[in-house]
Amino acid sequence: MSERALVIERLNKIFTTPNERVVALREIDLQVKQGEFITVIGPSGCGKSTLLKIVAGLDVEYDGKVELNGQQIKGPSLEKGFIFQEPRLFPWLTVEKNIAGDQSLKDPKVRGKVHELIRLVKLEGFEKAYPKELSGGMAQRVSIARALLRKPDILLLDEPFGALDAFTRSHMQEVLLNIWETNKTTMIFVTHDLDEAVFLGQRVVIMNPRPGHIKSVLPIELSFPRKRSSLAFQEMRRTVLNEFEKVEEESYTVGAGI
Ligand SMILES: Nc1ncnc2c1ncn2[C@@H]1O[C@H](COP(=O)(O)OP(=O)(O)OP(=O)(O)O)[C@@H](O)[C@H]1O
Repeated sequence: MSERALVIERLNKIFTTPNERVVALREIDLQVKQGEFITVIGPSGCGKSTLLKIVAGLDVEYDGKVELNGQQIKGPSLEKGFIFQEPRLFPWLTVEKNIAGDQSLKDPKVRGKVHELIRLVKLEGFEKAYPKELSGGMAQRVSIARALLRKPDILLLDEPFGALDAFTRSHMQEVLLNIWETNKTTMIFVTHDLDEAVFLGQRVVIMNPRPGHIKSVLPIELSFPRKRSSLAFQEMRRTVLNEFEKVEEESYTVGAGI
């Protein structure tokens, strides 16, 4: 974990619409090491999705340095996987074909890799199932496997478990940690859920809106596997919550024009 995979320096992003000019991100500085798991939380509108899209290369209209492995990000590429809140699968394709995408399952290498990923995301037996036969959590696991087939250096996840029930969500967190520990893929995970941020992240980035900026970056010095019921976890959660409440108070104050 010594190499810096992602270097963001003085990143600024402004949206200009006919009616207004929104400073979505102001002076963002962040460095993420190879293989690190970063979670990002913050109130609605603080620029979490905008930041993730810029790193993904889905939005290239920005100012500042955003480098992945020493290369300025200028567009999407196979090095960067993106997981949206909803799985976005092709309904007419089976699980294995959704994962394979434009790669042919007739190729034994592709087939082997797809089936390895199906095991990794715990979907054995569902290779030939169609998306409509899957639960929300299963469908999201298919989309994660699809992203992993391209062997991304970094996986960017925008509230991927936001639509799932609490039980499935907690299961998916375990599945994702298992993938991370197996593949050592760098992860940036955006969430609204403080518990999820502390459970998954090695560092939690707390953002503040108007304009969107990084308020603090807190290291989560808890070894894996983590236990929510442990005293250490509860204490860490409280520390992050205290910081987060300051952000919420500030954003309320700014929002209310006080
Ligand atoms: N295409 C756009 N045009 C104009 N303004 C935009 C656009 N996309 C985002 N914004 C504005 O940029 C700011 C940051 O939005 P963003 O979606 O990144 O926030 P977020 O933290 O991901 O919010 P949420 O948690 O609600 O998803 C907001 O003020 C939003 O209104």
